[in-house]
Amino acid sequence: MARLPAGALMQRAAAGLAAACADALPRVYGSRVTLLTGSGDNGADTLYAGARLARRGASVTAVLLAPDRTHPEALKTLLRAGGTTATATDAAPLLQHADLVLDGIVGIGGKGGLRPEATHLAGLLAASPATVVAVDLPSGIEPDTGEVHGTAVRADLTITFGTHKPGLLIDPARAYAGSVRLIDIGLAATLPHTPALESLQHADIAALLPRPTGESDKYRRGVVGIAAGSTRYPGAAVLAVAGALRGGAGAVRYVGAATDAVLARFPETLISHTGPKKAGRVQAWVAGPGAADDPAPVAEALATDVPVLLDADGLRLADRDTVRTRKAPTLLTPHAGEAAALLGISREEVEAARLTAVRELARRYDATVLLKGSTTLIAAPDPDTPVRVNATGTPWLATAGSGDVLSGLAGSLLAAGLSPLDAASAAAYLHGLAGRYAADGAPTSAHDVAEAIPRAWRDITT
Ligand SMILES: NC(=O)C1=CN([C@@H]2O[C@H](COP(=O)(O)OP(=O)(O)OC[C@H]3O[C@@H](n4cnc5c(N)ncnc54)[C@H](OP(=O)(O)O)[C@@H]3O)[C@@H](O)[C@H]2O)[C@@H](O)CC1
Ligand SMILES: Nc1ncnc2c1ncn2[C@@H]1O[C@H](COP(=O)(O)OP(=O)(O)O)[C@@H](O)[C@H]1O
Ligand SMILES: [K+]
Repeated sequence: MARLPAGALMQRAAAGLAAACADALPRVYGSRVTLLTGSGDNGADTLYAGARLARRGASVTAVLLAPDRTHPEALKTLLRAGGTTATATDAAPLLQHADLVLDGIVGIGGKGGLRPEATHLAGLLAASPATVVAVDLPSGIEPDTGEVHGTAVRADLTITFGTHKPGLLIDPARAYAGSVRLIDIGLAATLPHTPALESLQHADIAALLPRPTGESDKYRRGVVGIAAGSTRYPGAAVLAVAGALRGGAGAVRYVGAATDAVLARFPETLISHTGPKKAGRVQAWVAGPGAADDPAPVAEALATDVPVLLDADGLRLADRDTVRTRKAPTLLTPHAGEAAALLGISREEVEAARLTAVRELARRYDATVLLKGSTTLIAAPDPDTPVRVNATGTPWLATAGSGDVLSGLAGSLLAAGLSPLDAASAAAYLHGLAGRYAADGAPTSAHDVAEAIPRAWRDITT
């Protein structure tokens, strides 16, 4: 910022914001625009963008939350462009009759939920038919965590400046943002080298996925062991194997009580009639899906010196000290309910603060943790490693057994040699994309998700 003339970043932000607002309106000339303007720089961005729209013939009114502390230059610019001001007491009709409302109450400077006056405005806005554009982020969300304390603005579109904020990517706050558009204001050089949160994209995942070479054989590609299923839940074993067969390992070895079901569906599976301890060499174990109440296979897998993925019943049956103290890496893949049990808090508390929960689990268990749900987050045990957020999922994945497919897939990538963080990230990405392809706007099943994995893989790598 020191190298730029004063206000340059704000002008870039306002220019991008005004252009995005113009795109969101059928036409700018004659449209009615209401600005909700707080006393900080977020309000100032909003006033400058409002001035640009006013110069193009929009009728612009700024509702000032703190009239005596509004950014003076920005306010002057709006008034000179023909805009007008109002106080919060006059806001109701302005919000009701607007075509477009810009939410500039607070941006990254807002903490701890909206104050009463702003809460009142957010309530009026929720009842307005106008298109709502959040400036930088929807006011009231916690920018750094994705938590929402009390009321927040619900936007149709969020125009964010310089970089995505964690709150725009993590539920529950993410759901308030609508679609998110990033405006480059030339901040790249000043951003931290190690972000708090990363969201991998196609090319990042393509670089991680294993590919066989001329020298490959099935053992060199990795063998993944699946210790899953029970007489009560044979399907979990079938689905974990279904995911594992599409994850890049050269072979899948199964141990457990669902041998017949697994072989009937996947004759290519190697079967061992012992526990993981004597099952023969594998490069990674998946333990727990549908395991019911037998702790022995889980304990045997944890006693090996290869990476272990624990899911579902495995998370409950595992000895916690063993997880913490084992030398080889461990990957835990809980949903919010399982995470809550591991942390000794409620499911609601996990869902309200996913970033905190995933970091705390990784720290407490000295393991990599993939927290499933509407937002999938992955944290490494080292607190300085950026947490990863997966962007490909779809709520259609909330179908029984889709988590079993994910655990097989991630285990297969572990066996192929990816680190737990990369295996979990690549698996979540492929699984999310496969879920979209399988669903394509209609209900789908876990088995269809598994069958769509190769299409997702091809899409990423070609
Ligand atoms: N940094 C950059 O490079 C760039 C930053 N840019 C922009 O600046 C924004 C950050 O601006 P900022 O730092 O002035 O803070 P901001 O978000 O306006 O909030 C602080 C104000 O809100 C108030 N307030 C606080 N909490 C509240 C609550 N719960 N409920 C209600 N009010 C609350 C608080 O009042 P006070 O505590 O003083 O009474 C204070 O006046 C950023 O999001 C982006 O839009 C761009 O121009 C591009 C370059
Ligand atoms: N609302 C949602 N939006 C996106 N993905 C979801 C949602 N709900 C669940 N999922 C995903 O669906 C899968 C469900 O896994 P899990 O809860 O373990 O189900 P199961 O135990 O039936 O296999 C996970 O990958 C999870 O991230
Ligand atoms: K805002």
